[in-house]
Amino acid sequence: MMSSSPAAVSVRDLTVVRGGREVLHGLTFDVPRGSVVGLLGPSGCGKTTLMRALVGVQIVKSGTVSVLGDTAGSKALRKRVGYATQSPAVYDDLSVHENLRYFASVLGAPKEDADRVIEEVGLTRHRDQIVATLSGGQHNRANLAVALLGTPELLVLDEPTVGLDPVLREELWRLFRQLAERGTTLIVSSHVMDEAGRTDRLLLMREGEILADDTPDGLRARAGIDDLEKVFLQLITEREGARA
Ligand SMILES: Nc1ncnc2c1ncn2[C@@H]1O[C@H](COP(=O)(O)OP(=O)(O)OP(=O)(O)O)[C@@H](O)[C@H]1O
Repeated sequence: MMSSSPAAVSVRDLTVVRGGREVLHGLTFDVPRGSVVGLLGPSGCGKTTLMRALVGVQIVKSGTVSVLGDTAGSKALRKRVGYATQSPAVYDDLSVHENLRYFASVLGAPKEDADRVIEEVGLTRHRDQIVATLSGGQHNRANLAVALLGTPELLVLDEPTVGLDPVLREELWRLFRQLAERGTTLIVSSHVMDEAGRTDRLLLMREGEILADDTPDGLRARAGIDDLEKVFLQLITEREGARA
């Protein structure tokens, strides 16, 4: 296989066991470069576990995870992949700017990056505010800003819009789109279906399996339904029918 794979992410037969239980059951999929891919599914279906495998912090039982042409988690990928977890990385007792200056130096990103990412997430007005005094949504965005430092080629974002009002969600999705237009690949998890239509591709997950991997329009066409939430429910019913 060529090392410059056209896919940003290539996962083959990925199986993960956590706490003695298999939680990902042999997943196989590709993520095209420069696309925004939504990872959707109910709580506990394995979204976070899959993201952890993509950034190389999850022990995998079997299968391969290749990211930007390298094995997930390899040292060469450290600066090329940004990851924002659900629990904030930023320090409460530092200002937004101090946090980003600190993380920029840890990650070896240019100093000027701090102000760039603060602007990208719309926190310029709160630049010098102590993180502990930010609102939930602002806190969230400060955390997201850390993942944008160093301009990574792949961004893995675990529920970045949780707790945000519709206006802020709209702004963040616009930012994701801008980043993708510059060639960044984004994998964004969510459990709200109204965000699904904003992606280029969707990975619909349920109980450690991928129910569908398609464009939003492809999914709609296949099901003959416009509402993606209903498409998802239909896929679940079909899957259960096939099992029975
Ligand atoms: N440290 C752990 N030890 C044992 N089991 C775990 C551990 N972390 C997660 N699990 C289990 O793995 C499964 C997948 O969890 P995961 O966090 O990946 O789901 P998720 O889709 O991200 O959920 P949510 O949307 O609620 O964050 C769940 O059944 C969960 O209980």
